[in-house]
Amino acid sequence: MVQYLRAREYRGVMSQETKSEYDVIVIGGGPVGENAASYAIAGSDRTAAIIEAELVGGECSYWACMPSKALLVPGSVLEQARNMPGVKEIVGDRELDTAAVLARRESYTHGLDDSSQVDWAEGAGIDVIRGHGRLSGPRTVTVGDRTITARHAVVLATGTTASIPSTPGLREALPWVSRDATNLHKVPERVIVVGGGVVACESVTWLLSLGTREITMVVRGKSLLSGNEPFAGEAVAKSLQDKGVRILFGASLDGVDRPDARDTGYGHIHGGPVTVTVNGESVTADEIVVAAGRRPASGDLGLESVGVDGGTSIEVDDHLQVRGVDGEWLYAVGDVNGRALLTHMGKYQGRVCGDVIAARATAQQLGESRFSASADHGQIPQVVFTSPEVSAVGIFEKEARDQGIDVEIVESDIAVAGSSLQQDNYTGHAKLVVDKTTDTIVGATFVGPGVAELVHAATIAVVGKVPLDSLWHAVPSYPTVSEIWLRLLESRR
Ligand SMILES: Cc1cc2nc3c(=O)[nH]c(=O)nc-3n(C[C@H](O)[C@H](O)[C@H](O)COP(=O)(O)OP(=O)(O)OC[C@H]3O[C@@H](n4cnc5c(N)ncnc54)[C@H](O)[C@@H]3O)c2cc1C
Ligand SMILES: NC(=O)c1ccc[n+]([C@@H]2O[C@H](COP(=O)([O-])OP(=O)(O)OC[C@H]3O[C@@H](n4cnc5c(N)ncnc54)[C@H](O)[C@@H]3O)[C@@H](O)[C@H]2O)c1
Repeated sequence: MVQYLRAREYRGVMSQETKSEYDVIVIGGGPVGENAASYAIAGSDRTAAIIEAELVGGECSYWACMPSKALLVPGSVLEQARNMPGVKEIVGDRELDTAAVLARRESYTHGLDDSSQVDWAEGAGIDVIRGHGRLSGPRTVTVGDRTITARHAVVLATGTTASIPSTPGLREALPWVSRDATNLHKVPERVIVVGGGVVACESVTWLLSLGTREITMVVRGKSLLSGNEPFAGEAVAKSLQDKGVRILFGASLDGVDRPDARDTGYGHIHGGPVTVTVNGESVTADEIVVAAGRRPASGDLGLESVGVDGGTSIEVDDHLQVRGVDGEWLYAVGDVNGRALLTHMGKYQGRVCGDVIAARATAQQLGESRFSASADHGQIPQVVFTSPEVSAVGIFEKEARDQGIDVEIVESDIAVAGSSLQQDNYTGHAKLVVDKTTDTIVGATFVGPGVAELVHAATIAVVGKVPLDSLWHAVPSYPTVSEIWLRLLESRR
């Protein structure tokens, strides 16, 4: 943390500029803000500034995607090795080298030093201004005692923060949130996890692989990963339960008690044992992880100065322009607009928004499809890096039926030469949701080891609206897991 603050102070002094006007001002220097700024000025003499309160690179680089995936991959490699004759005999029952895993995680988060990202921004012609940015009127932003105006656009890219439910005693217990779980320095022996969504399932996966012995998940709903096809959450729940995780479904957290709560810093255990009451039962652990969703960072952005309510997701149109603000100058991209809380989708919006700003700055028409974030509507891909992995794109069966689509379901277990070669005891399942009227795929879900790499083919089919008749000629290579595509198509002949 000291190193992180030193890096911030140092860069703060070095990158402060005295300009009072830019063509484009972006508040929030996460992956999405970076893309919006660079696309808005690329190949032009337009000027841009990113205002960043913490680290350039945002939640994704230091506290979310990168550290979490760096923690998850070693466990996945070990699991594959344990299912591979010739390798499993060497691995035996050895566990991960926790220190080496954490060191690799640190190499991805650069010890919370964002110098390389600042160098990238400056190299792209973007000034980095340190501090908390706020709108103070049309095209006007304040950072501390400095006021800056934007000739063309202000882009809000402030992301989200972890949401902590108001359960009695929970906030006082100083629970871990995703920032602690991804930046853990010590692996707690016993953990209670609140939530059954993506952060909860992925966190439990790496905690298990790093040696947490006792995990209790407190899940409000009846399933894990409830935003997916039901079979995905069922497969992940079974796998976690087989590894000893206790999952309390339909559970409500009634109270939390931690007499010795201490703020020891991100990723350190926050004091003594914590006891929760769930449906009348007491459970005690060394740490409690809250993974109960996110809140948009829009509450302290000065939105009221331009007539927009703060504190909620900022509503935008498909050009990423904020609804209800005149003059085509205010945009909101990434997590803060609530459209899709995913880095790749936010960066896509950043590209669209940057292109829109550039086009409007040069009086171009916005007729082309690249000026519209159409994929936000029912064409979003996501990979959940649990064991088994879950990858999906588009809409699910229930959603499709609710929308009145004439649905055909095509599904199959993943049992092809490529999957059996990948590891012994491979189990997986795939499901396509087909719109019978157009003979195109509107949704696809894959569950199993290594299915992350299957989803882009499905994304192309969904976005390209490729008829299944044409997909018959997209022949998967032998022997790969992609042969599941052939099985799926064969099953409807
Ligand atoms: C544990 C975890 C794992 C995840 N894993 C994945 C994954 O594997 N794949 C994936 O696609 N998505 C993942 N996500 C989601 C992903 O992190 C977000 O979708 C992504 O970070 C959104 O990018 P953003 O730029 O919109 O916001 P952020 O990354 O949150 O960046 C916003 C930036 O704005 C700054 N800021 C906020 N307010 C102000 C202000 N007023 N002034 C100045 N600066 C401000 C913040 O300091 C921050 O740097 C994960 C999320 C979590 C919590
Ligand atoms: N691999 C990835 O792509 C990845 C990884 C992590 C996070 N993310 C993104 O980050 C976002 C946030 O993830 P998340 O898991 O925090 O949110 P989520 O919305 O996926 O899950 C939140 C969970 O918390 C529960 N919950 C909400 N309020 C509660 C309350 N008051 N009490 C008890 N339980 C409560 C919900 O029922 C749900 O199970 C997601 O949209 C996800 O897409 C993506």
